[in-house]
Amino acid sequence: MSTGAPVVVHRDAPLLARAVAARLVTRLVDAQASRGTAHVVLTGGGIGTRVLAELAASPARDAVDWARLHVWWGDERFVPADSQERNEVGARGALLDHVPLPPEHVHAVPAADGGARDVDEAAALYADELARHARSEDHAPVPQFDVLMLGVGPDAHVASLFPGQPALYEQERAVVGVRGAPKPPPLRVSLTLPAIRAAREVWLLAAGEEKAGAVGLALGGAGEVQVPAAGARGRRTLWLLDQAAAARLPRDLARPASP
Ligand SMILES: O=C1O[C@H](COP(=O)(O)O)[C@@H](O)[C@H](O)[C@H]1O
Repeated sequence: MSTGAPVVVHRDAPLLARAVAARLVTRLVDAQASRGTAHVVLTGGGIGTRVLAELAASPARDAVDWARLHVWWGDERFVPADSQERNEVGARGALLDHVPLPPEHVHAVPAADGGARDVDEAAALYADELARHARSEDHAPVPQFDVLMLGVGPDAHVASLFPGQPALYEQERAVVGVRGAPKPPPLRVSLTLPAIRAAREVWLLAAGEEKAGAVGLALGGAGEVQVPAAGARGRRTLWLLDQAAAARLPRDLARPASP
């Protein structure tokens, strides 16, 4: 049984990253044209950071009105603010420090040395910040995310929602503190599945053969507790893969990207 979400396959990771960057420009420009302000949720990880570097290098980046863009994260590692393990640090180096984003539009999750005593307090502060930008007509505790990008781990984790962990059962809160993540560092803050599902578009990004098993299970209809990527969807959901990550999909599921 498949999820029915469209799957687009690019030849390799560099082409995937370039294509996702181009797609992101289009979505942000469209969102700004129709709603004035756009909200994007970034992911950490290899392909997520590569997408941002491609965007920084592309002349198309000038089409985005950076002053009318808000940037959020799907998850963050609870480490000091300048740690290279922080998704924010990776995103700043790849893109955010190179574009004219108003600093107050960059909504980073509080760091371990930045005013939150522990992951639960960091999660609560981030949830407050999200709620401040929510629209009352949406009846959701988060802003209307135009695009929410998620990397997919080899174990099928998305954001910091790892297989079998209690965070996957959360139905009320938009953000949770995570302890004991199987991938270091163990302390993290993550959006929950209900918060992810409030997004207009969720893009699941995966490159490399080590992701093929997770992608095959998620798109094959596995349950979200054992395969968190299977539970990540938005009002529209799109899987964007390279050929290696798509290797275990049935042929009829994967649509090759047009050249
Ligand atoms: O720990 C994390 O891992 C995932 C996936 O990373 P990847 O390097 O295997 O692509 C990432 O999406 C998440 O944001 C991050 O905190």
